[in-house]
This record gives sequence, structure tokens and C-alpha cells, in this order.
Amino acid sequence: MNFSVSAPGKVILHGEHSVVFGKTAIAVSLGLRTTAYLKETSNTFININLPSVLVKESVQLHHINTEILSYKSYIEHPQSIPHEEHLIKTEIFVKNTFPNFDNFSGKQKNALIAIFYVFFGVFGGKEIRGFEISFVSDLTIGAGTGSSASFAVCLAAALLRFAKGSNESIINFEEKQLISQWAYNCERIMHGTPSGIDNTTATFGSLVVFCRGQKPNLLDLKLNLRILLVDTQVSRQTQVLAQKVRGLMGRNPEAVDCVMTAMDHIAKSALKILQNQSSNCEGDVDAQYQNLAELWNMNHCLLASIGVSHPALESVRTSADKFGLACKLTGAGGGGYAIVLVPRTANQKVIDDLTKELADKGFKVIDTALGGPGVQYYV
Ligand SMILES: Nc1ncnc2c1ncn2[C@@H]1O[C@H](COP(=O)(O)OP(=O)(O)O)[C@@H](O)[C@H]1O
Ligand SMILES: C[C@@](O)(CCOP(=O)(O)O)CC(=O)O
Repeated sequence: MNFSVSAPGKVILHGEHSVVFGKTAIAVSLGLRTTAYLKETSNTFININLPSVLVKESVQLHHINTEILSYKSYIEHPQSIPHEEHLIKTEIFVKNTFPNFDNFSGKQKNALIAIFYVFFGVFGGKEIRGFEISFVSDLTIGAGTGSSASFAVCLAAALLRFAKGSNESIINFEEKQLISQWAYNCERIMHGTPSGIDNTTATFGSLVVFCRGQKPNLLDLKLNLRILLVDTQVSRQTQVLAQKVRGLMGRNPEAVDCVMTAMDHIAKSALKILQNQSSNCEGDVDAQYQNLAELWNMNHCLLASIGVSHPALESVRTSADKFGLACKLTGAGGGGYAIVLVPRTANQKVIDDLTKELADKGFKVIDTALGGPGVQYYV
């Protein structure tokens, strides 16, 4: 077998943090993707190549095949896997396999543990053949554009296809659900208690309306949304920011709940506008953009009120505001990315000037469209 599989990153338009507390979130797939390349070999080892986190490792096949027999396969039932037990067992294997494991960075450790977690969960009890797997990504890692979910979706999709020996290029809904569930388990390794919005968007693409504990609503909208994706280059950890908000909620439940409820209203109002724009563009398009812009600005300020902005994000907002454009942080905040809404009628000179100002401040700017396909195989 020799194939590749890719999955998009995402931006959260509305609902970051509030989604953890049961409120509505809207996420949209990005044009930036991760691609996994898997090639079966006749070698007596497996090769893992992760250039984004500077990992290139080989593991002897007989070492893996000895271990794999002590696992049970959960290939079709990732939700039934005894997560903690399976994770601890995988961690012990990974530590014993890579002698320099303790010197690896957190990103390297997480990536390797996730790979073997899915690997043993899918192939458990069955000897495997030699293969090479590499992951290449357009996404910045740890910046809030869902690199971990797009990595996890590619990982799950690649190993499931390898295990089943399938060569279908179309992935049906049930297969996507299975991929998304495996990816969710990986997200638990990376994030602790993820809401599930990232793996759902990376799997299904387009626009996902998400509310914890409910089936995600997958909307195949014809989005015509252009944004500037601004990388502040300030690294942050989702888990740390999520814990910070949890602490604030614990100390001030009534106040923080009101903020979360306001975020919920914003997400629902924005969704109505996007649905209307996608279906028939009824009404005044400029007024709709103005309304979306207000919602973006309000959402950002609410996020700042719960302590997840950053001076770099505020600096992006100051520039966007100077050029009359709305801007919000996306994802966990504390650095990472901001998104600037570009109205359909925007003057290109304004966009160019803003892009230059942001670049002069040391930020990286990508002018991109939102929407686009979820996980896809290529043969
Ligand atoms: N291309 C990749 N190669 C290897 N590991 C990756 C890749 N992309 C993401 N990861 C893993 O995902 C983790 C990033 O998760 P996270 O901090 O949530 O960032 P993001 O917000 O971009 O998803 C990294 O620590 C790393 O283990
Ligand atoms: C803060 C949170 O709502 C979004 C995290 O987004 P990101 O992984 O930083 O893009 C956490 C979550 O939904 O699991």
C-alpha cells in the first residue's frame, strides 16, 4: 500500500472556551492542511518522520510485534477503549523504546505517544508489516488552528486504511465518524478534556456547529468568507488557558456564566447571518458584514474579559481597527492567531496596507478563504 491522506486545520469563528461549558461554537475548516504519507515496505522496521516536530525514528518490527500481541484491537470501537489504561501502557512502551525519550520536547512526546496509542488500539493482537509514515503540515503547531486535530485525523485515517487494506478513495459518513472518534482520543492525550470541535471540523470540513454532548451539526454552507489569519508568533498551550478559565469560573460562577451565555448568543446570531448569506444572500450584504463585524468585536472583548487575550493580540486588533476592520482571537487565545474579517467589498489597498503594518509589527499574515473539504485520501 502506498497512499496519502490530508485533513484541514480550523478556525473557531465563535464559541472558544464557552464551548467547554456547553455553549454553542462554530468552527470552519481552513485551506491549510496536514498530509500523512504511508508506504508499506518489506523492511524489518517502521519509520516515523515528523519534520514539524523534528522527529525521525526507526523501530524494529520484532520489538513492536512482541508488544502488540498484549493489546486488544478496538479498531471499530475507539469509544470503548479503556483510555487511561491504554495510554499508560503505550507511554511505558514509548519510553522504553526511545532511550532519549526524557530529552524530547512535549510536542515530540505527544506526537509519538499519539502514534503508538492509535497504532496499538487499531492493530492490537495482530502482527504487522513494515511501513513508513510521514506527516507534513502547512499549519503552525500550537497556535490555535487545530494542528493537533488535523495531525490526529490524518494519523487515524492512515492507520485505519492500512489495517483494513482498503483502496476506496471516497470516505463515507460512518468511516468519517470512526476517524473522528480515534482523533478525539488523540486530542485527549494532547489536551486533557477537549470539547471535540477540532477533530470534528478536521474530519468533516466546511462549517461545524458544535455543542458539547450533542451530535455536531455539519453544515455544508457555501461560505464566501475571506479572512486575514494573523500569527502573533506567541506560543501558548490550550490546556493551560482552558484551566485558567476553569479557575475563573470556579471563583466567579455567576459572572463568568453570563459571559459564556453572551458568547452563546453571539455564535447563534453569527450562524444565522452565515446561513442567510450562503443560501440566498437576501438583504443588504454590506449590512450583514457590518453585523458580523460587530459580533466578532464583541466576542473578542468577552474573551479578553475572561483573561485569554494577549498584548500581541490586542496589537493586531488596534491595527485592524485603524483600517476599519473587525478582528478577534481564535482558539484558546493567550497568543496564537487572530482573524480579521475581510468584507466582500473591501478595498484591496486597505488590505495591503494592513498586511504591511502587521508584518512590520512582526506578525505573519495569511490571506485565505474559509470552508473547504475535510479528510481526503489520495492514491
Ligand atoms: N505535523 C505534526 N507533526 C507532529 N505532531 C504534530 C503535528 N501537528 C500537531 N502535532 C501534535 O499536536 C500538538 C499541538 O497541539 P496544540 O497545542 O493543541 O496545538 P493546535 O492548537 O495547533 O492544535 C503538538 O504538541 C504535537 O504533538
Ligand atoms: C479553548 C477551546 O475552546 C478551544 C481550543 O482551541 P485551539 O485548540 O486552541 O484551537 C478548548 C476546546 O474546545 O477544547
